[in-house]
Amino acid sequence: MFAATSLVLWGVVLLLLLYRLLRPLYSRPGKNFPPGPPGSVPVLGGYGLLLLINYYHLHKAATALGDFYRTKILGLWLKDYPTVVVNDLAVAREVLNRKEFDGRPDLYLARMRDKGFKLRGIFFTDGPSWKEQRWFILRYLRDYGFGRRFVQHEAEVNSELLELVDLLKYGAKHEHEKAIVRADGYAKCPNVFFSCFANAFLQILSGERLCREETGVLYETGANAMIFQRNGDDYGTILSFLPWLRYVYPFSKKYNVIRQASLNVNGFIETIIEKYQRTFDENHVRCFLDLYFREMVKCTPQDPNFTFQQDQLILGLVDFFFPAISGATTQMALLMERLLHNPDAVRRMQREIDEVVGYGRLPTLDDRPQLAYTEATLREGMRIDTLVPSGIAHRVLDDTSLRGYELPKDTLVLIGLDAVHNQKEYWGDPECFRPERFLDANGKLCLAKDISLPFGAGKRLCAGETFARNIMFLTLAALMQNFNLRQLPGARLPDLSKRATGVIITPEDYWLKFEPR
Ligand code: HEM
Repeated sequence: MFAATSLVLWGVVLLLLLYRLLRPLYSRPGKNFPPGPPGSVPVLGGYGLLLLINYYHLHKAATALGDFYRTKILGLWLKDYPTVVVNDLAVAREVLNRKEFDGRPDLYLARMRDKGFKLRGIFFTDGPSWKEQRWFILRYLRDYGFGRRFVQHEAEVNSELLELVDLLKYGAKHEHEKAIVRADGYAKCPNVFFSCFANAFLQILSGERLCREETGVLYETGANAMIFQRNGDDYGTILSFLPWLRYVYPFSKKYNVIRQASLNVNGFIETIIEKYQRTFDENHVRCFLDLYFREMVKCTPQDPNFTFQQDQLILGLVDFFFPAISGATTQMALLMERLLHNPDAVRRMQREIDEVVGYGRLPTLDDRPQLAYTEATLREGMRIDTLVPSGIAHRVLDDTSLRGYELPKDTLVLIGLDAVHNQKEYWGDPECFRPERFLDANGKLCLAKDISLPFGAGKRLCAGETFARNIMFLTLAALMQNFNLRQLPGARLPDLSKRATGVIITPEDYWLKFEPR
């Protein structure tokens, strides 16, 4: 009798355990959550499913899953997070412009960027601290030329571009440049852009840039930033969902690589900060850094309400420096590959630049309205090679609804920027590289035709959009004015379908000759 009772009891316990294990398979987050796979797949949830569908390109896996469920608003669980992936342009615009979607999730990948594993900076924070830091940094960087026309900064960028042209035309002058431009003239991409783009930002930040002899550290820091970009993924990596895996090989290896690369990038920014902090004088403001130090003096370090603190400054600046050195440069490298496939676009840009600018000087932002085809080419490059394929994850701040679906507070929202840049309904022939799509009948740039969202939109709009667009335009125009693009002898055209997806889309490092015209 006793044995039978305990057997029944064990049976009940087993059933309860099975129920507990399998229940998530069928449960959905909320009554009317967007369509998607049935509940949480054990252990990793929808993240595991996405990995199974397309291990290397999670944004493509999400699009395939959306197609399977015939929805552009896909609902799934990423481990414990209810998650929505938006793959429609109109819905994406709506989400990005509604303030209930302005939060950021607390992902371990984001914490790994900070020495003390805290959420700091702009990218991965929300609430009052995010608002305050974003506002302060943008407001005061602006005074030194960030995000607007500023004669002094444009002159410095012009000198920086002349050095890039010199490096590409006449080769390495300094030892560290030999790893970037080989003796036979081939330049490593995206690395060849690191110094120029980083210096353009440093100039705004500190009023100084590194001279050519000193730029070795910029190439090294750029390479570290690329390690983070390539080893992370657009959903936060498996470490964000099972952080304890950092103790288990081979995840521990990935963890160490990402962590070290992040700390190296932070380390560079710390050296810049320390240099100015040593000689800080409250009564004599030299640059943006001094303005921030002044706020820090007013704060009590222990007071959690004051956010002008050292770790906040480091990560806040990394959030600007990091995309400048690794994001915008990668976009340039993607564009160069794209142009190898489209020599007509190169010829057309060259004709336009020859007519408008000639050869005596580099193109400037004043020339931009007349260089409509060059501008359109850059915009088309950003559409077809969407740098940040899933945007940066947002978080729902309060229970809300979206197009008839109910989304609970803390739902993660990913905007499928790559998917919306390839929606046939909007673009007709999204697979074609066609800069003309942004021009009117008179060949003028028609901004109304550019409905792409490479920088997102709304309150979380990329904080570096204008800076990025300006420096990329100037670099593209300078390169087209001075060079033709040549591949290594015997090399095939790059296979654009083989690009890797990390946090951003990256090409493999490749060698390209900028052959003087
Ligand atoms: C081609 C170059 C770039 C592209 C395509 C790009 C794209 C993006 C995207 C898609 C986001 C996320 C928007 C969202 O959350 O919905 C973002 C955020 C951000 N970007 Fe960029 N970006 C680029 C370059 C830059 C540069 C050069 C900087 C700074 C110098 C920068 C600074 C930032 C910052 C600080 C954020 C976080 C904004 C926030 O969360 O409030 N980006 N960017």
